[in-house]
Amino acid sequence: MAATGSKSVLFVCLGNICRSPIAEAVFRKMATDSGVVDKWRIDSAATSTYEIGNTPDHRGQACMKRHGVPMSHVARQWVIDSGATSDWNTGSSPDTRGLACLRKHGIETSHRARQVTKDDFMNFEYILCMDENNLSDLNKKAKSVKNATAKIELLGSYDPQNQRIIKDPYYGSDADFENVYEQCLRCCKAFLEKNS
Ligand SMILES: N#Cc1ccccc1-c1cc(NCCCN2CCCCC2)c2ccccc2n1
Repeated sequence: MAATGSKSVLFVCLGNICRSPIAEAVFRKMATDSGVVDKWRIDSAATSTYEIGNTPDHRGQACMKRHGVPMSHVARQWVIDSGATSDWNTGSSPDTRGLACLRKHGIETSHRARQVTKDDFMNFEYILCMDENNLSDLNKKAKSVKNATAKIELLGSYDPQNQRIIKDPYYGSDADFENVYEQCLRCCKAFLEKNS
């Protein structure tokens, strides 16, 4: 049984290697610095199978390191229908470029593919995603989960600067990752304040 007053949030994006691990890391640091991290279950996942088992994008890792935010996550994807869907990376070894980057920064990472069952829609109070595609994918899939109770929202809906969409930086630059970080900072702060 979870402790009283316990809360839970799952951050979601397309591949779970760029935006959602950054949001998860930023929120976890904020909750830790506020002394409430023990009240929270915090996680992130993907709507797609693109990167299952891979470590966060090296540009995101570099961004987190610049800002002193610890980050360790292995990409995983929620599977709505029971049983595993075929996926691109199960059991595969990490991308050599990512591993080289992690080694350069002295970051150790253990690595294996993780998939989530439909429980996410029942076990997380909040599922916060990044853009309209994530939102429509999540809402569509939630319909196939009998007793889905999670509140599915855009993380950007908490932004005091009203930037509702946190754009996919996958084909972008370090500046785009910085922008993702700044947006996550503003939104996670507002989300934590609302839930404190
Ligand atoms: N898709 C798209 C897309 C569209 C616009 C902007 C970014 C992306 C984009 C593309 C990615 N991987 C390359 C394509 C993957 N393959 C697509 C066809 C099926 C087999 C897999 C990403 C990977 C991780 C995180 C975010 C990503 N985002």
